[in-house]
Amino acid sequence: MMSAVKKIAVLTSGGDSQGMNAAIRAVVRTALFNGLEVFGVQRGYQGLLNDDMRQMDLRSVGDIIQRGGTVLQSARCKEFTTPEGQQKGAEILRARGIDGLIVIGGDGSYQGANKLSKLGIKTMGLPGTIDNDISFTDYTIGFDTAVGVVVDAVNKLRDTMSSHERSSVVEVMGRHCGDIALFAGLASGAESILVPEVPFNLDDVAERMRHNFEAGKRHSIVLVAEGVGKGEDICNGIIERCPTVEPRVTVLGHIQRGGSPTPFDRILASRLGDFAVQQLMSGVSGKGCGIINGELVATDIDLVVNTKKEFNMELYELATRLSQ
Ligand SMILES: Nc1ncnc2c1ncn2[C@@H]1O[C@H](COP(=O)(O)OP(=O)(O)O)[C@@H](O)[C@H]1O
Ligand SMILES: O=P(O)(O)OC[C@H]1O[C@](O)(COP(=O)(O)O)[C@@H](O)[C@@H]1O
Ligand SMILES: [Mg+2]
Repeated sequence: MMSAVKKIAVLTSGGDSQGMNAAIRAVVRTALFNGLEVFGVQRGYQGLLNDDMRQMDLRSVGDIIQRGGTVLQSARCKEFTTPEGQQKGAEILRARGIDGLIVIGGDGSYQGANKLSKLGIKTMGLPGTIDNDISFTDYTIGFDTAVGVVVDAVNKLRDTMSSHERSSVVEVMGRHCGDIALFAGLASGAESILVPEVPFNLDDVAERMRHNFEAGKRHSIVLVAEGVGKGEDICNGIIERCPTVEPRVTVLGHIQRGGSPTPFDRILASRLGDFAVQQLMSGVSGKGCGIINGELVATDIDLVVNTKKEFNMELYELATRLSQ
């Protein structure tokens, strides 16, 4: 089969996520196996605007499937959010004869990919962010690993909180999306999960904690997605309402973005990276790639960036029921 693209490039952008390396590896190796030339752009859109890219070979992506971070580095680039910046990026790709670009990143990076696509660059998005905030995919690359980090931390907090009959307020990442808090909360048995998608009342949260201790629980865990505010403020609010539950706050921060990706993330990244290249080769572009019910899908990137990811209320209610 004739490929619709001959020379492609790949970049990682925005907050990094575990599994980006596995995705780069899959893109590079699938491209090479199919006789394409492939370039790695350093530092996301910033590197694109600096024309900072190198040709990749099979060994360029050796020994990285198990590593967190991204060998291509990542960046946030203000210039690229301007029409002039986007035009410049498209021209640099054209000048090099690159006829396809794969962007691995989150919702912001997808916005940039959409702009390039509208400028005529054959672009594909791969969902690489711990936030799980991209629509038309059940999971983003890195989310599973980040949830694992949070669950591991909550396990540890439980030990010490139980000994002292205290409660824990744990702030987790997720810019505007409560998925890390939701999934980690369900998996760790958190008593309250505070997310931007569901309104809550701090009086009820504090009352629930008080009741839990009265009912014989020895600890209480509140998971707070950063999108609802600072864990410290939530903790102070609980102390004002019910000091006897003795809350202590823990902010997990960038720990959540590090570490070796889980097998789930490595497999997801490998499948999606391969899929994106195959799609470009068969003439498809301007899509965001994802996985829905186990099936790989490519959805118009314009639709992806303009659709808010649906929050899973069923899981939220299940977590609430089971943690009583
Ligand atoms: N509306 C936009 N138009 C063009 N580029 C954008 C837009 N929003 C974000 N970007 C680019 O994508 C980069 C990464 O976005 P960001 O939101 O920080 O991370 P993520 O992609 O992980 O969500 C930004 O620094 C910027 O260069
Ligand atoms: O790396 P920074 O600049 O501290 O940003 C932190 C943000 O990055 C994330 O980890 C990923 O978000 P983005 O990919 O949208 O940048 C968020 O969960 C968090 O709010
Ligand atoms: Mg984002």
